[in-house]
Amino acid sequence: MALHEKLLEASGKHPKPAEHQFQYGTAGFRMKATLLDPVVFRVGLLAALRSKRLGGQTIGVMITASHNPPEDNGVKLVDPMGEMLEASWEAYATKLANASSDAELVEIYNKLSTDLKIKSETPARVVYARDTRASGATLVAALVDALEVTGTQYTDYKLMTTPQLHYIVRSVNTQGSEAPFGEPSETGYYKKVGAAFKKAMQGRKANGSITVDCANGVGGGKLRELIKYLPQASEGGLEIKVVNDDVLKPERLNYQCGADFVKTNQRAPPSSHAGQLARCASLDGDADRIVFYFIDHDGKFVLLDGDRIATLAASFIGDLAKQAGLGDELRIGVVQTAYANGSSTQYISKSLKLPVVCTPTGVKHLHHAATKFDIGVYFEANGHGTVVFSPAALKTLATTEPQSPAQKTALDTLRALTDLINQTVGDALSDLLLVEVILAHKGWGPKEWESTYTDLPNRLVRIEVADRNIFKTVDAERRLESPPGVQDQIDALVGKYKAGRSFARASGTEDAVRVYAEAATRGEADDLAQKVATVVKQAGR
Ligand SMILES: CC(=O)N[C@H]1[C@@H](OP(=O)(O)O)O[C@H](CO)[C@@H](O)[C@@H]1O
Ligand SMILES: [Mg+2]
Repeated sequence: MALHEKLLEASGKHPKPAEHQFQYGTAGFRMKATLLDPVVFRVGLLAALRSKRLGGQTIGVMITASHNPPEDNGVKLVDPMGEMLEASWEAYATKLANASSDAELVEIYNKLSTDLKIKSETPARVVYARDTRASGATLVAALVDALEVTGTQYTDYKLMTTPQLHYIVRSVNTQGSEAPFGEPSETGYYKKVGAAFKKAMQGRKANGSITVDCANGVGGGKLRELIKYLPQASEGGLEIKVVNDDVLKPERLNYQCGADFVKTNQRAPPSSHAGQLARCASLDGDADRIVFYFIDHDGKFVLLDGDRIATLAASFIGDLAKQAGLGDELRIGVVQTAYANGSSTQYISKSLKLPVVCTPTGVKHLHHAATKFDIGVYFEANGHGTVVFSPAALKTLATTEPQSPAQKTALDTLRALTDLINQTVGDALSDLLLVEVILAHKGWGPKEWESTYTDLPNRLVRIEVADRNIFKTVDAERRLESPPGVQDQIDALVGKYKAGRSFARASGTEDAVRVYAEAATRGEADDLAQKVATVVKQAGR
C-alpha cells in the first residue's frame, strides 16, 4: 500500500469531530481528553515530519494537561535539544489538527512534506511519555498509530514528568557528542541529578526537612525514586517528606493541592499540617512547576513563588561567580514577565545589581531571552523556570584554574549546579534541590529567604469579554495599544496609587482578559485592580 493510502486508513480510525477547532498554544494542545484522540494522532504525524526535517534527530511527544483537571489532557512536542517546539511549527500543528477529513489531512501532510523538502528515506525518531491521567494510555495508542504508519522508530518512556522527557530528548540527541547531556534513561536522570546535588551541597547539612505536595500527579512517584539517589536522611542527608502522591484515585489529581492551587488561592493545601516555619513546597501535575511556602510565627501563610526562586538563585550564583574570580567574566541576568512582583524586580536591579529583562508571558519567551546572558535565570511568578548557562559560560567554568581553595570551592559548586539544574526546561524536582542547596549554603530557613524583600500586595482578576483579541499589547504586554484610549485610562488610575502598577492583557490559554495590579497596601491593590477591571469590561463590551 502506498503511504497516502495507509495514512487515509489510519486516519479513519481517529476521526475529528466536525465542530471543533484546535490551536497549538503556549502549552501545546490542551482540552477535554475525550476530544484529543484525533489531535494526538495528527501530532504524531507532525513529530515524524519534524524529525525527518531535522535529519532524523529525535523529537519528544509529551501527553499531559499539567495543572488542569483530571478529565483534561494535552499533547506537546519537544525539539531535539530539549526546547519547546520551534514557533513556526506551531502553525503546522494547528493546520494538521484542523483538517476536516482524512483526505484533507493527507493532502496537508503531503504538502508539508513537499514544502519542507522532506526526503522520504530520512529516518524519523520519536520518544514519548505521559503523566498519570487515566486517558493517557488510549491517547498513546493514537500516537503509536501515527508513528507506525509513518515508519517512525519510537521508544515509549511510559510515565514521566514533562522535564524528564525533555531530559531524555536532549540526552538521546547528544549521545556520543562532545557535550553529552546524560544517560538517556530515567535512571540516568536520577543519577545525574543525585550526584550533582551531593557535589553542590559541599558537605553542608540541610536545616530540617521539607514537605513536598506532589498534586497527586506524576511527580510523586518520581520524587520518591529520586530520593533513593540522594544522601539518605538517616545519614545526615536532606529529609524530604512526600505528600499528595496518590495516583490511584484519578479524581484527586490537582484537587485542593498542587502548585497552581497554592499560587492561585494563596494558601496551603487543606491537607497540609505544616507547623510554623516548616518548609513546604507544591509541584504541579506534570512536575514542571514548583512553589514554596511556610506558615509564619503569627499563623500567616507566606508564599515563596517563582520570583523568590529567581532572586534566590540569582543572588547565590552571582556570589559564587564573584568568589570564583569570574565576577567580571560571566554576565548574569534575570528574566521575568510583567506578573513578577515589582519588589522582586527592584531587588534584582538595586540590591543584587543584576540586569533584569521583561518578556511576554509563556516560558518559551523567557527561555529565549535568558540564553542571551552567560548565565540566565528565568522564572514565571507561578513557579515555572530554570537557569541556562551559555556554551561560553560552560567552557569558562570547565577551563578556569582556581587560584585559591575558596575559588576552587566556588567553582566546584558552580560546576555542580550546571548538572543539578535541568537547563532544558523548568523542572520542579531539580528546582526543589537547587533551592535546598542554596538554603543549606546560606544557612537560611524560609523566613530568612522571605526577608530579602517585601512583596507588594497584588491582585489578579480574570474578566470575560466579547472578544479578547481586540486587546493588543506592546512593551512585553505591559501596555495596551488597542482598544484606543484604554491605556490612557489605566495610566490615569495607576497614577493615583502609591507604588501602583497595573496592566491588562488577553490570556493565551483561556478565553479571558487578565488584569494585574499592585500597590503599597492590600486595599489599594484590590481597589486599583477593580477599577482597571471596570475599564476593561467597558472596553470589551
Ligand atoms: C498569569 C499566569 O499565570 N499566566 C499563565 C498562563 O498564561 P495566560 O496566557 O495568562 O493564560 O498559562 C501559561 C501556560 O501554562 C503560563 O505560562 C502563564 O504564566
Ligand atoms: Mg506543568
